[in-house]
Amino acid sequence: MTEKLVDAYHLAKVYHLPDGETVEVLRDATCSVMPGDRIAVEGPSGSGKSTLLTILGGLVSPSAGEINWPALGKRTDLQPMQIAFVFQSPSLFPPLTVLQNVSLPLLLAGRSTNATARAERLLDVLGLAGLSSKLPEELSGGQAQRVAMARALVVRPKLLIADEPTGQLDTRTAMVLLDVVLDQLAETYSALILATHDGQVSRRMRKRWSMERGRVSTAGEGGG
Ligand SMILES: Nc1ncnc2c1ncn2[C@@H]1O[C@H](COP(=O)(O)OP(=O)(O)OP(=O)(O)O)[C@@H](O)[C@H]1O
Repeated sequence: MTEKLVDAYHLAKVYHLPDGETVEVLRDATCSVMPGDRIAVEGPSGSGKSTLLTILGGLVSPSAGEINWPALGKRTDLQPMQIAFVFQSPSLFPPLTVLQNVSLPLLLAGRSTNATARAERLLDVLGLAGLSSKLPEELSGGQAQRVAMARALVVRPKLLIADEPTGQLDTRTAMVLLDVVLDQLAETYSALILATHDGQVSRRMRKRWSMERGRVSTAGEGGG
C-alpha cells in the first residue's frame, strides 16, 4: 500500500497577539497528501494558505490537531531533503552567486558529488543558465523566484511546497516554469502543494483545496 506523505487531522493554529487578543488562523483542517499529488491551495489573501503550508511542511507546529508524515518519518527528518519549500518572497543568500545558492542544499546535506553539475542542469532547464554567476541583488523579482524554485528542486524532494511561486511572473513564463517543475517532480513521483491566486496555475493541478477564513475544503479533490 502506498503510504501518505502527509496525514493531518483537525489542525488548528491560534496566535496570541501582544494586546491579549487571540486569532484562530487555521480551523479544523483535515487533509492528506499522496505521492504524485498535484494540489492547488486557493483562497483570498489572509485566508490561511501560508499557515497551512508551513504546518504541512513541518516548519510550524499546529496549536491543536495531529499531523504525521507516514512515508517521510519524523518532523526532524523532513528538511532539507524530503520536503522542499519555495517561499512567497524568495529567500536567496545575498553573498552567494545563483549557482552557489542552488547547489547549497546538496552541500549542506553532504551530497557534494555532482552538486554543481546538478545545479547547473536545473538552471539550464529553467532557462536561467545565463544568471549562474550573478548575485541575488542583481536579479529581478521573477528571476529570484525561479532561482528559488531551482534551489528547492535540486534535492529531488518527495514533496515540494510552493507559496505563490509564480506571483511575480507573466503568464507565459509561469506556464513554462510549471511545465519544468511538473516534469522534474514526475521523475521521482514527488508531490506538489502550491498556493496560488492564479486560476491558470491552479487549473494545471489535479486537486484543488479552497480556503476561507482559516477553513480548508478539499471538495475539489476529484477535479482536474
Ligand atoms: N505570526 C503571526 N502572528 C499573528 N497572526 C498571524 C501570523 N502569521 C499569520 N497571521 C495571520 O494569519 C492569517 C492568515 O495568514 P496567511 O499568511 O496564512 O494567509 P494567506 O492566505 O497565505 O494570505 P496571502 O494570500 O496574502 O499570502 C492572517 O490574518 C495573518 O495576519
